[in-house]
Amino acid sequence: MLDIQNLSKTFGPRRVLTDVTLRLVPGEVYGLLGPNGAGKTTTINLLSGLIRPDIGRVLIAGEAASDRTKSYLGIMPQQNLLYQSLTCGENLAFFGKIYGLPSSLRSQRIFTCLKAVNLEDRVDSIVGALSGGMQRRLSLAVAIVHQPKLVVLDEPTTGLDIEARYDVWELIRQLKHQGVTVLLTTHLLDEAERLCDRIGFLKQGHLLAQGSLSELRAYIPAQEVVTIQTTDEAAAMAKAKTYGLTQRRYDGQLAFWLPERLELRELLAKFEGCPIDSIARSPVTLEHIYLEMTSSF
Ligand SMILES: Nc1ncnc2c1ncn2[C@@H]1O[C@H](COP(=O)(O)OP(=O)(O)OP(=O)(O)O)[C@@H](O)[C@H]1O
Repeated sequence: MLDIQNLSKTFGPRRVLTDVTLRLVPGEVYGLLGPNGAGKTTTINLLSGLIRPDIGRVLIAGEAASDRTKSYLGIMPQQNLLYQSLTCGENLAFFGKIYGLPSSLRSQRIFTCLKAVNLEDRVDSIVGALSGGMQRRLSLAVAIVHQPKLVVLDEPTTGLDIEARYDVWELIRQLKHQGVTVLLTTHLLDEAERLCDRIGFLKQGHLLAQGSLSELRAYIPAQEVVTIQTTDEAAAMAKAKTYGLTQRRYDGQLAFWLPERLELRELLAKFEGCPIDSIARSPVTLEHIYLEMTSSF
């Protein structure tokens, strides 16, 4: 559905994307993750035709990006692009028209899309008078009003409260169910973990790795991560070193990778003699994998 081939982009002397290739199949939800400035929005701007690549190309539904392919594509940008002095209904009617939505379907689609983002009672509200979260949801309604085959969501739930976030997640699941392909960027790793079939990690313009969560777990050769609080970290680190455990810090806390699952007593035995205040075990999560990919330990 979306075929991004060898994209490279520079802005002046700064290279922001290098040889990025990714392919999304119909009905797939793909999460593009990476730190601030990694090149996620630039990738989106390239595939929407807002900017042109120096090298590489983008195919949407097998066609080179053109005015025609624009109607296949719905985009929710990071900054809402809404007409503040128009109503919600007028915004949707305007964008629907631009994207070729037949006038016979327009009022039905406006109602369906506003309902999908829980704004059905706001059809006549002026956008400038809506809360930030409501404007974010309207922006999502705009992205889907013309029933695109490919929806690109740039940080769709940033600024939303938890219930609104659940609603957006549910909407993304429905889009997938309808066979719509979704490319999303997010800094919320639990959002990516819950929604995405595959995830790609972008860092300094390079796509470092991509795959399903279970495929990405292979980057951390551990069954569990154990986090330890102790008044003598040096002693815990020394013990862990004797067992060959890989050491990390997550949110400042000392942690080790366990290559195999251990009984609690076996685990405690490894740190015998260390003044342990607490010990917590967790499976390998997307957060661990993300940090491994994007940080330099
Ligand atoms: N029009 C532009 N002119 C010059 N530099 C740009 C332009 N657009 C983006 N950049 C630079 O390209 C790099 C990638 O930016 P981009 O917005 O794609 O990152 P991002 O991964 O989306 O970041 P964030 O998570 O903060 O949204 C940054 O260094 C940014 O300053």
